[in-house]
Amino acid sequence: MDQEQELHMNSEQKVIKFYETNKPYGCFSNFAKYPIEIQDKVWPTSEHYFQAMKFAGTEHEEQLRLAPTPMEAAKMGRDRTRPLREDWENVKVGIMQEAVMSKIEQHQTVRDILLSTGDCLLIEHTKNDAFWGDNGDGTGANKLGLILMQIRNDLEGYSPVFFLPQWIVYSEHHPYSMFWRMSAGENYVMHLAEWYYGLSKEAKREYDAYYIPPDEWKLDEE
Ligand SMILES: Nc1nc(O)c(N)c(N[C@@H]2O[C@H](COP(=O)(O)O)[C@@H](O)[C@H]2O)n1
Repeated sequence: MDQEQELHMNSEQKVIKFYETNKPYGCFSNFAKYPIEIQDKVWPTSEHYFQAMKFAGTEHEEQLRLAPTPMEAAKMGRDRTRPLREDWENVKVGIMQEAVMSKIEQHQTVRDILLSTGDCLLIEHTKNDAFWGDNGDGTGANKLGLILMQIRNDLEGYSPVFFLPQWIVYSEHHPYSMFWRMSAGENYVMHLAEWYYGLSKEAKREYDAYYIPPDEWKLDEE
């Protein structure tokens, strides 16, 4: 495989999909429990803030801020018996940017994890959302992923470097192959290790949980 083919393959596979908060990279979901402070108030999650802004300046705003869970805030925000502000369609992307930016600025852990994704495409992967997410099949607009990548690429310390695990990039080579002790294999693993050890503890944890090695790469536990 020449270098150009390899780069092309890597860029096709450098995708991180997130959705559930208890799964790898779940901190990128607005439902993840990272409180944010905006307008001198603490919002339990970025979802609480986003949903409450549908009713900014009314009694509903505070009711949503106090919702017991982000899911409950989302339900309340989508309840059309409440008076949705008239300009919502025009302002919603800006409000989402503000909410996500606040989470990234106020939580070093999330910032480190975001920075660790290098130039990966970030996708909110769900069939439940064709605007903020990918609609489950890639037809959605993935606006949340786009906002995250835009913020990431402007962050201080951003670098596009990201290494996929060696078993993905060189899947044709058996783990015990001589390939890993010479030339491209050795070189790749050396650079991957150098990059990986520079990541924060939390970023390593997300990477390890997302990229589970195939069985033949696991060490026997005897
Ligand atoms: N967990 C979850 N369930 C859904 O049904 C969803 N649509 C999403 N996506 C998130 O929902 C928020 C926006 O919702 P609305 O614009 O009020 O429909 C936003 O945080 C999406 O990332 N998540």
